Parts: sequence; C-alpha cells; structure tokens
Amino acid sequence: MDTSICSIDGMEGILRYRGIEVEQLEQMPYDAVSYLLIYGKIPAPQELEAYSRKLREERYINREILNVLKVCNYGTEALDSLRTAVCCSAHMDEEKDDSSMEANMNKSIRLVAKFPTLVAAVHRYKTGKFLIAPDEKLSHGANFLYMLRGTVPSAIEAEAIEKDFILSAEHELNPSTFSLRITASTMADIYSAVITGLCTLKGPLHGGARKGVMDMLDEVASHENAEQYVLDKFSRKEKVMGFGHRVYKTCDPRAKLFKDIAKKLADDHGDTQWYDLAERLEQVMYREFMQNKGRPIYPNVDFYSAVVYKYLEIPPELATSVFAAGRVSGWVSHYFEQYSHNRVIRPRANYI
Ligand SMILES: CC(=O)SCCNC(=O)CCNC(=O)[C@H](O)C(C)(C)COP(=O)(O)OP(=O)(O)OC[C@H]1O[C@@H](n2cnc3c(N)ncnc32)[C@H](O)[C@@H]1OP(=O)(O)O
Ligand SMILES: O=C([O-])CC(=O)C(=O)O
Repeated sequence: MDTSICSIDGMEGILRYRGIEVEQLEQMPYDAVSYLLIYGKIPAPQELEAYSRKLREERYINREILNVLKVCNYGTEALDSLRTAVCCSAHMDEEKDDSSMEANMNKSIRLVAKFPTLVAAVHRYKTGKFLIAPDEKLSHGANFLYMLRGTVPSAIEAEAIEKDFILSAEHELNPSTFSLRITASTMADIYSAVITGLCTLKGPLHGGARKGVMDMLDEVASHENAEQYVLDKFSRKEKVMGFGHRVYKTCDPRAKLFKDIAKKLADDHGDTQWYDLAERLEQVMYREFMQNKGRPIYPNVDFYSAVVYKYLEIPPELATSVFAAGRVSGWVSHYFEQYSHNRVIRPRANYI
C-alpha cells in the first residue's frame, strides 16, 4: 500500500511524518504536527493560528454525551468508556449524514479536539471527581493535563505531554491504523473508521502494552528487583511489555526521545525511581536476549512513554486512551488518504 503520511526505516531507526524526522517534529506544537498530518504540509503562521483556534473551540463536549459517559463508566475499562463516548459523539454530530470533504474535515477536527476532553472526563467520572472545563488559553497537551488533574501543569510537564501526543500520533500501517483503513476502504464514515482503530489499539500487543508497562513498573517497584523479574519472565517464556517491534530491528527512535523526556521529568521531580527501574529493565532485557537468542531486543514506543506517564500521574488504566488521544490525528489522516484513492482492501487467504 502506498502512503505519503509516514515512513519508517526499521534498520536505521528513522521515523518521518510527511518526510520530516520525529526529532524535528517533537520541537513543534502538537497542533502544527496534527495539521501537517492532516493537510500534508507545515502550516503557515496564520494557518496554524486558525487551526489551533478551531481545535480550542471544539474541545467542549455536549451534555448528553457526558450523561451517557457517566452512566456507562462504572465497572468498565477506560478505553471501553472512551469508545462509547466516541460512538455517542458520532450520533450527536450535526454533520453525521454529510460525507462531503468539508464535513469530514470538520468531523476530523472535532475528533482531534474532543478526544483529550473525553479521556479526562472518563477519568474524572471514574474517580468520583467533578469535571473540569477546557481552558482555551492552554495548549492541546497542557489543557489535557489540566482537565485530568485539576491543576495547570508545570512548563516541563506541559512540554512532556505535548511531545507524548506528537510521538504517539502516527506510525504508518500499525495494526490500529491498518484496521481503520479497511473500514475506510468500504466507504464507511469517519467515526466508524476511528472506532475501528480505537478497538484495535486496545490489545496488549499494541497500544495496550503501555498499560502493561505501567503495571510492570508498579509490580517491580525498584531497580533492584528488575533482574529477577526479567529472569522469571524468561523462564516462563512470557513477553516483557514495551519491548520488541515488528518493523524496527534497532531501537525505536521514539523510545530514545521518550527516554530523554522521562529523564527530564525524573530530574525535575527529584525522584528517579521509575527512570532507574526502567533503565535497569532495558539493560537486563538486552543482556538476556543476547545470551539466550543471540540478538538484541530494544524498547518500543510504549516503554519509556509509560515512565513519562508515571511522572505525569496518568494512571495505568488510562494509558491506552491517552495514547489514542495522540494517535487520532494519524488515524484521520489515513482515513482521508484511503477515502480519496480508494479501492476496497480485501486480501486473499491461503487455503490449507
Ligand atoms: C504501539 C505498539 O504497538 S508497539 C508494540 C507494543 N507491544 C508490546 O510491547 C508487547 C511485547 N512485544 C511483542 O509482543 C512483540 O515484540 C511485538 C508484537 C511488538 C512484535 O512481534 P513480532 O515481531 O511478531 O515478534 P514475535 O512476537 O514473533 O517474537 C519474536 C521472538 O522474540 C521474542 N519476543 C518478542 N518480543 C518480546 C518481548 N517483549 N519479551 C520477550 N520476548 C519477546 C518472542 O518470544 C519470539 O521469540 P522466539 O523466536 O524464541 O519464539
Ligand atoms: O507500528 C506498529 O506496529 C506499532 C507501533 O509502533 C505504533 O503503532 O506506534
């Protein structure tokens, strides 16, 4: 399948969105990267201002959707609640029956803008707290942390979540995006496609691994226990979450960038517990893989992002939903690419 959205060099560990390396992209605001993914070019200052304004205006959620979310939230996983809320957003969208390019573009902006608000609402309801309205003065990332935690984040925290959204935004034909493209290829609507992506992201071998890493950090608790944890996993032939990748044969470039963000947060918080533990797990995994399989294994995007979430006080059960809030820009971009050069995706099976 051809794409002009993203390219990965799995041997060299290079990731580009629209031809630009992620190391450069993470220096930009999320709004600019989201625009780049959707419209295919870096926005001019006026274009960025207009796009940012629309995103800020669209952060609010209809009261009916919040009521449904409140009711369905008890005893369900966060991602399932988010999925229900996105389904309700589809019903409530005033342009739901309009599949013109303009209406689809409006819907995609709504999806990008509202995902963080919905994720924050899921968490606030689950923890019995009152909802916090979006603050239009704050950036996409900072506003999310504000709605989630109830206080305006520090500059370092705001930068960390903004980078998280950017580094999580896009990754070519990963499982969730591929499943979204299949739905798009049947000419289904954009909400149906995004919900397909969201459902596929959930699995522990894909976006669900971020929660898996957070659970592992809690279980291992200290870098002194890391070695035994990995040895036990090896002896039971179980996978360690946040390691390995189908495409990268070297370190995932996003893992390196997330590691730097985690270090900055650890130093800022004056607490290196989670960073030290993660680094020890990385070392032991590398050594054990070399010894047992004669080849290395590296952390993937979910590993150090989970460490970043520990420092940002994002709870494990919310990790995959926060990932989705970043990924939604990539998803809608793939929807447009599929929709505009469409042929139904229908592989053949090899009958055995
Ligand atoms: C956003 C994302 O989706 S990034 C990926 C997130 N997923 C995870 O972190 C889950 C853990 N990792 C994995 O399950 C895998 O590495 C995947 C799914 C990411 C990639 O899978 P594949 O490239 O198909 O590798 P596959 O699962 O076939 O494993 C190949 C070998 O490496 C081993 N291996 C791969 N990943 C791991 C791991 N995390 N821990 C331990 N062993 C591993 C497998 O046991 C297998 O060993 P074998 O050859 O001795 O049987
Ligand atoms: O590309 C993949 O298979 C998984 C991945 O790293 C992502 O979705 O970010």
